Amino acid sequence: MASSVNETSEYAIEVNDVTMIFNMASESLTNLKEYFIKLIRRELFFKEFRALKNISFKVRRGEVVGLVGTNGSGKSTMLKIIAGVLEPSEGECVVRGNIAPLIELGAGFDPELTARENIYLNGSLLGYTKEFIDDNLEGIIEFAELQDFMDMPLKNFSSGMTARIAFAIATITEPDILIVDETLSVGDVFFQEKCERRIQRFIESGDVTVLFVSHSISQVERICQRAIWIEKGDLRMDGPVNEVCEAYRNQFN
Ligand SMILES: Nc1ncnc2c1ncn2[C@@H]1O[C@H](COP(=O)(O)OP(=O)(O)OP(=O)(O)O)[C@@H](O)[C@H]1O
Repeated sequence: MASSVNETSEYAIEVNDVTMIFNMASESLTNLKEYFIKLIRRELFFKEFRALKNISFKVRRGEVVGLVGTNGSGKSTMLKIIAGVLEPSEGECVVRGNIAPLIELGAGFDPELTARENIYLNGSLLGYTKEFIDDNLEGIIEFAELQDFMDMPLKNFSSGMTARIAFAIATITEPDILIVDETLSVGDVFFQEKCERRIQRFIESGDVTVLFVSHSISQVERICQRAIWIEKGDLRMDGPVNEVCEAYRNQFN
């Protein structure tokens, strides 16, 4: 169960014994028709896949934590559970404060609407009022540096342009908890540096808790104080960023 509560506690996030089980079809089906026929004939079997296994950790308010792990190890699944996008199969996740989740590029956007309309749509999903977005629209557009593209449908945007809009909206105010997945990696190096500077500003304020996933270990070391290493669904290591990143690197040597 994922829950969001406002009571004061030194912890912004508590992950308690979380397990995530996905049901995967045991054979590959080529189309939806085949799927339904097998489903009706009761010939469809699923096997359980444990993407996360009994994970527990706590994150203090203002702490900056990096999640590392090889492809498919469960990092995004963990972030989605914390953001309340996925419900864990077992265990619970307690989150204190409002979350700005940057996890799935394009989630919360409608490709048929223009960029400007999407700013209002996505902003309302983040809990902003129309008046607030009116007042901050210029700031969002300016940060994204997409002044000339505001009336173009989002379906014509590149992934990097969409990432620019998504980051600009989510960080126009200081969130309590900022969750950043690999979404930023599609931005060009200049925009990535600009985002990193904004994240650094939040970190320096001391009030924002940041969870950060990146395959760039040097970026994790630069931004985070602590790192959590998840490997094939298991929590392998949790500690000071340099120690965890060194152990993570050493597994390949
Ligand atoms: N909706 C789903 N249904 C079935 N399996 C899923 C689903 N979502 C994720 N998985 C599986 O769970 C495992 C963990 O995926 P996840 O995306 O969390 O990994 P990750 O560590 O973020 O990987 P990467 O570094 O490649 O982004 C993978 O094996 C993936 O195939």
